[in-house]
Amino acid sequence: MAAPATVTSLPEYHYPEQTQEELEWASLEALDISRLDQPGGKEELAAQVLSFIDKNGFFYVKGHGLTDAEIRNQYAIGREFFKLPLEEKQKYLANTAAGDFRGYKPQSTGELAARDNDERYNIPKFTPEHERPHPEIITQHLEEIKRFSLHIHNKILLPLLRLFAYVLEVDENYFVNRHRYDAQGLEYLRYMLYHPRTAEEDAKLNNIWARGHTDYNTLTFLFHQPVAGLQVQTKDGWKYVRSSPDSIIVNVADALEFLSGGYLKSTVHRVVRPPEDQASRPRLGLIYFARPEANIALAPVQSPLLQRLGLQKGVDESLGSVTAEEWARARIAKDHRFRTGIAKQREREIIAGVSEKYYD
Ligand SMILES: O=C(O)CCC(=O)C(=O)O
Ligand SMILES: [Fe+2]
Repeated sequence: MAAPATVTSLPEYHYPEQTQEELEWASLEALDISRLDQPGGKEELAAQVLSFIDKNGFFYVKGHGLTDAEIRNQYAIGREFFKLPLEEKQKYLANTAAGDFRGYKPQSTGELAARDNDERYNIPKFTPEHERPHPEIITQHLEEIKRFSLHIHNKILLPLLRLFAYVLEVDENYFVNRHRYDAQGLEYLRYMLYHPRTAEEDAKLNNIWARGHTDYNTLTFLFHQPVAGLQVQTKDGWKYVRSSPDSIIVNVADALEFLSGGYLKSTVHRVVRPPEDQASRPRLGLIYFARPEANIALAPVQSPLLQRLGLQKGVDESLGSVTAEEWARARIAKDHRFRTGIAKQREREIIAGVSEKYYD
């Protein structure tokens, strides 16, 4: 029998310094979800959600129960992963051509270098469907990664989904029942590393690292990111999203927009070249993408609130026949065609005549 792998202790991860530059920051609400367990907390948070969620799908979550040490430990694992030789990482390539994002996506190089400057490693949820090999640095820390992922699903995602159902005046488990952890479907934790470009290279690309897009899942959880660059589209133009160590930045993505009948807004965002005092640093990210179960139809909820507001959509006016899995795969495969040069330009339509919202 093989000896059990020894668990390496990782060099401690410290966040890079915040920028000294004055940037135009978005003004975003912070939901303290620890309040949900306290008397009156749910009603208070529901009122707060109602004040912004039909206009802007970006917000902060505080009181989420993850410690700074746990979050930095995930960054430490991600940092070690990206230090591996490229040939080693290539053994775990994601099959993005088939719309499958599990595993490794390298940075584009050569003639296609302008198409992206990031590497990613996506670790799927911990169900038998997604058991797969990982490099040793990941398998050594798999239990910690599992605990971290399950905390996000059970203690952050599900309470938020119950809160949104309460806001829409529907069964509190309406969205939760469509996000059962053990059901078939994909969600994942991502380690992401952007490689800085020179000012000249960036200038040719209008200083854009990731062009304006929506995410295709339910909710995206972006952990503390001091290297400024993430921007959200607002009615007053692009604004930077400020990050702080005690908050997670959350954004509503396509599947939740569809499921909520268009009331919750899948919000356009992008990543630009960081300010000059940070522009030459690698930008390491930690992100969790929650998704509905694979076979959930993206049909709108029947909501008394939406009916009163005259916003209730019928199934015919929506993606009622498209599943969460079909939507995600179609978007990932389309992105693959662009990144790998199969498509010469960005394609607009994704599926069933629906166009991705993207902007520069
Ligand atoms: O790196 C970031 O701050 C945002 C990344 C992002 O928008 C994405 O991966 O969908
Ligand atoms: Fe995104």
